[in-house]
Amino acid sequence: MKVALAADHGGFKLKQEIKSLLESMNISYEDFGCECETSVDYPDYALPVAEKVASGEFDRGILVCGTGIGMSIAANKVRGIRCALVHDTFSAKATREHNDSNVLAMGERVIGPGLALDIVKIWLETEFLGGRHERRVDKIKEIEAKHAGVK
Ligand SMILES: O=C(CO)[C@H](O)[C@H](O)[C@H](O)COP(=O)(O)O
Repeated sequence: MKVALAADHGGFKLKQEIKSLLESMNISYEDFGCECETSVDYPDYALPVAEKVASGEFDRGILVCGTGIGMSIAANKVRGIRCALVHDTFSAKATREHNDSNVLAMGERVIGPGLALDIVKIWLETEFLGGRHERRVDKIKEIEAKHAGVK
């Protein structure tokens, strides 16, 4: 599995901890920034990760900002992205099983690193269940197709 990872200044520290976790899990990743805690704009970091996952170059994406909200809103604008904003382990498992989410967003200002790393581990290790959930994900894709190119 290849993971694309990014954060803004509000998520920089947690991103560094996630990188250590991925290394300990022998999961390959690429860091798309930011490089320090200097203030930046989260859409600039959500976009490359979302595009890399949507294109298939990376299997999953992980985005961190202060709340995770801005990152998730921006990533979900990219066709093919199902970005889940998650701050609990139940949702981490459920969004993989039910939504086949391909990008995870979290807020460093919302949860501590212990919980955040548990969420990442569960989210990476949980498989999509398919079945009735596939029908629902297909309906999300239909919405995307219907609105593609709409100004
Ligand atoms: O996008 C966000 C909120 O939806 C993130 O939490 C950002 O990290 C946050 O907005 C940054 O805020 P700051 O006051 O510029 O540090």
